[in-house]
Amino acid sequence: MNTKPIIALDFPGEKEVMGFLGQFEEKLFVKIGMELYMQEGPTIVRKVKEQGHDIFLDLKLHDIPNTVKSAMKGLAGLGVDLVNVHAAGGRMMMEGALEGLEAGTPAGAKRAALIAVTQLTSTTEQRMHDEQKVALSLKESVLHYAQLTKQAGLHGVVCSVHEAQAIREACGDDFLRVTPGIRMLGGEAHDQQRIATPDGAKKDGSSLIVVGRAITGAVNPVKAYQEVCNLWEAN
Ligand SMILES: O=c1ccn([C@@H]2O[C@H](COP(=O)(O)O)[C@@H](O)[C@H]2O)c(=O)[nH]1
Repeated sequence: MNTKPIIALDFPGEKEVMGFLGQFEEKLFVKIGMELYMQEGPTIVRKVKEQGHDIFLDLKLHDIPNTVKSAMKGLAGLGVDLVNVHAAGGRMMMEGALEGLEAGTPAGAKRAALIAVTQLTSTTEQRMHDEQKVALSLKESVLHYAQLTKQAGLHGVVCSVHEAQAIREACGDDFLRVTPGIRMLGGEAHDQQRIATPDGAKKDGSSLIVVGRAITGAVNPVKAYQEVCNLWEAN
């Protein structure tokens, strides 16, 4: 898998996305999430793919197993590289997602890697206790979801950098640890709670980093991306 930093294309529509991508000369690894997909649908995925960029389709599916299986079967035809579900949907749901992905991938095409979200990087241990009524520590909860995800046969998880090393030790190096919540040193955290720098992420066991506002909100996004790459690749 491409290990370039994944840029979160959290934009309201195609015009903004194409304006952003047009500033770059190289092929990127980008993330299309809910904000963009809800506006532009599969068309934007195909258009970004046509430009030669790798794509993480971050729709975080979470529903009954049959619904997720059918939805994933439809998404499989888009030719993306990475897709996801919520681990909280359970083992049967994740197995259904994998079956749907396998069934929907056209013959001869490469199947996307499937990962599951553990605890969102905007969550704190206190909020998890108060709002989800989970009695475990946050790290234990993330590890539990990672192990459940592995048992379901998926390829890895979305977690924060803070849990990446423990997941690597428990689930193996091949099991992907995809980590959002990446900020440059001293950068604004916004709504993120479990954050780390790109070099910290590499040192602490991330397989892939997801970076949104630190790049998309920069005065010079190409320069900001290069700085993220330099830190990520330095270690
Ligand atoms: O736990 C999660 C899962 C997904 N995300 C997504 O990653 C990006 C992060 O954007 P920033 O601007 O760098 O904060 C965003 O698209 C989220 O939907 C996450 O942050 N945490």
